[in-house]
Amino acid sequence: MPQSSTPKMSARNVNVFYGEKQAIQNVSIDVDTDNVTAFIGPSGCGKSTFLRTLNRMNDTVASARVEGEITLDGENIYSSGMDVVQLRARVGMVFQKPNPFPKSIYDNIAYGPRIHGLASAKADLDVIVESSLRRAGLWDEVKDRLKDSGTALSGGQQQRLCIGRAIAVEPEVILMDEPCSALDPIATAKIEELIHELRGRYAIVIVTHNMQQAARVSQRTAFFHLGTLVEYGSTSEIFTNPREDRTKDYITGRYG
Ligand SMILES: Nc1ncnc2c1ncn2[C@@H]1O[C@H](COP(=O)(O)OP(=O)(O)OP(=O)(O)O)[C@@H](O)[C@H]1O
Repeated sequence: MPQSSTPKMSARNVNVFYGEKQAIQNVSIDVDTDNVTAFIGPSGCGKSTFLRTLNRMNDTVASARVEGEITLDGENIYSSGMDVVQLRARVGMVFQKPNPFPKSIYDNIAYGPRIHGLASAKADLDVIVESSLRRAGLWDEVKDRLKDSGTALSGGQQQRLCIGRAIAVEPEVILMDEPCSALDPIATAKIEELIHELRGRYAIVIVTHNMQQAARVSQRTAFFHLGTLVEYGSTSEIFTNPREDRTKDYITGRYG
């Protein structure tokens, strides 16, 4: 496993069950802010399940049970004292299908900062809305139509709005679950460019089915197979010189 001096999040011996069925087996991994981490692997191998353990999204699935330890800055996120609403602001998530709120572009961004008490005065909110939309690479396209509905934007713009919405509550980690799978190649390229720009400020973890995308956007790649983490290393090594035969077979298209 690549060493990082300051892992933002660490998972140790994580198992996830849906009822009796085990979906993740004994996964340990560190992610940090300097590197984008890609999760790859065949359908059903547990990438999304594991991603969702990192901000306790699995809590919303009644049958799901998580064992092991996951820390954020050394603090166990599954401890009883953890405020899950706060955790999900610190570890934001962007989903496969863009899911803006049926509200204005402005309110999509302002909603989180309002409920988290990050701004009370309108002028402060305006600053957060502009800076979040700028960081999400959307400001120039929407600055004259902030009152329009977020759902009226194109798919790619909606996804950048969702990234801006995550950014607005000052996250430390952004989890992306196949964020480009519903987008055309141009919108995809914009999101990939954005990921490059956000690297270093946030720890970013992206699940992708697209190996070219993993190679383009990430510096670390984790290959999952049948619920296990087979190999985790620098993206260039995983794609050019994988240690495990299962990784080699997957990246050369032999299965998956
Ligand atoms: N809510 C759930 N209830 C029961 N089983 C589930 C649930 N969600 C996922 N699973 C099962 O857990 C396993 C891992 O699924 P998961 O969606 O994490 O895989 P994935 O690698 O992200 O797949 P894909 O690439 O197809 O999205 C699969 O066998 C799946 O059927």
